[in-house]
Amino acid sequence: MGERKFFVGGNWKMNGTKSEINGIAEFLKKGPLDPNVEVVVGCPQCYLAYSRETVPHNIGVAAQNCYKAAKGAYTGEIAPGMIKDLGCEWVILGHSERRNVFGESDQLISEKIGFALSEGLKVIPCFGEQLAERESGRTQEVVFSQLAAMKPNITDWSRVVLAYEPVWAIGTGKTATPQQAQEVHAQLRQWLRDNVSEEVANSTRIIYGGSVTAATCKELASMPDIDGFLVGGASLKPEFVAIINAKC
Ligand SMILES: O=C[C@H](O)COP(=O)(O)O
Repeated sequence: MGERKFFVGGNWKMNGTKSEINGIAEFLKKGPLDPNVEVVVGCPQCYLAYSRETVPHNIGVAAQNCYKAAKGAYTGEIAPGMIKDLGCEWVILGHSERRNVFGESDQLISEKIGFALSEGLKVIPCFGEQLAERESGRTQEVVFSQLAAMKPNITDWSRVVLAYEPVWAIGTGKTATPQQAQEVHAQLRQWLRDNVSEEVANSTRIIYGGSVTAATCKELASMPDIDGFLVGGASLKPEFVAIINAKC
């Protein structure tokens, strides 16, 4: 259990200009950041190269999406190899906004995860239930089925960080309570134990996303199965440093 390094991702979504990225880089440089935490920022595609040059080198840079082919006639898409070519190592896939605004299916997301891994990227697959699913008691069924759809294409669990993001908590200011998040994280870890292996269950980071702030991060971080966060809005602000340092 002890070997899971705390992981904090910032997902800038469709936000940022060069000037704003300079500001984010400044507060990340100033820190100080807990050296025991792995930090990655997810940038708009057009700023991947600029972000890689600008944010400190001990911080990873992720794309927010990519396609499942190396090149070709896929207007508007980017390939994993292009992300690597810019010096970035990570990609966020299956974010709820990709699923719900852009209609990405479990199957497509699974194929993208498989291709990104095969091209050498590290992947942050996202998943989580909608409010109506939670209210009808279907949370576990939904997240297990989302994980099951990904599993056949996850060929290397050591390069995967799972992001559980209940859709009702994203951008709403309604953070899941530490108990609500812990309950699902423990179920997800048990699913890994039952369907992949004990080793993968013990070593895979499962991070929480959904309205994480400096005010809510410490209690969430104290939960045994919460191994970090995927932070949206607050990752654009200096309070992101406090979230990175949630375990201090
Ligand atoms: O990827 C991040 C999540 O969508 C959370 O966003 P949020 O922190 O703005 O709620």
